[in-house]
Amino acid sequence: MDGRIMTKQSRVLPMVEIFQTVEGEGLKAGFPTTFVRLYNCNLRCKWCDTTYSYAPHQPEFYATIEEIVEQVVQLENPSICLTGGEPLMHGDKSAALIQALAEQPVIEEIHIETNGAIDLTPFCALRATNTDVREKVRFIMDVKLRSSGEKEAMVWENFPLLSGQDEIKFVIGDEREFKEAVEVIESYYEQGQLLFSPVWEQLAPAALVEMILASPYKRAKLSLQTHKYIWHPEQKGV
Ligand SMILES: Nc1nc2[nH]cc(C(=O)O)c2c(=O)[nH]1
Ligand code: SF4
Ligand SMILES: [Mg+2]
Repeated sequence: MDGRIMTKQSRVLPMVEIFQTVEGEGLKAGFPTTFVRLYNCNLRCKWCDTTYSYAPHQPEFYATIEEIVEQVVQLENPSICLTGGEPLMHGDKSAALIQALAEQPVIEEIHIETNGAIDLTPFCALRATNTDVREKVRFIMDVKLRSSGEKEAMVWENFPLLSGQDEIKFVIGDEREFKEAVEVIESYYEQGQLLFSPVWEQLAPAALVEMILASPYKRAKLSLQTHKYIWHPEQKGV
């Protein structure tokens, strides 16, 4: 973020959807949450389940930061999931949205689903300087492994920027990929909740549990995409 005053036009974001449901994944699984899904992504993961959030699909609508905040506040959920696509692709606009949401008293916690291929430096700087952002904002950072086809895009320098309140998510397709995750953890991991999530309909959750229990990571968490069990796995807006 630089010091320029943003014009109204520059505060418009391309959007996919805003809806409320229960969080399906991670530490906040099961809690009522408002989802803000921004349009566009800088990656094209092979197993992506939100391909409708980037080209050739178009944004569903455009909204100013004020309009997004108004809709989110009306839903009154204390937890917010900022997702996409890649919600941090919009640089200063992503940061301005995060700050505006964090400054709302009704909002207690904002978790940001980021793909690991965006430099978190400016967003962590905002967390260091703004009290509301520091108290409320948590990153859930993906680590893309080989089967995603996007491992080369990972910004490994993000690891030391993460705090203990953040989450680090590995999507695992098979045992070889779990070993790859272990290598990444041994090379880069400093702090944050480790999450292991099975590729939907590819790896049985029970097999992943065995891998976790056989690993040295006794504080790691199995993270199932519970929304895919509650609703049809392809249903949007849940
Ligand atoms: N219920 C629910 N939980 C989720 N957690 C992460 C999601 C995402 O699409 O990023 C998601 C989602 O789409 N729905
Ligand atoms: S980063 Fe997320 S939204 Fe983007 S292609 Fe990969 S899985 Fe899909
Ligand atoms: Mg999803």
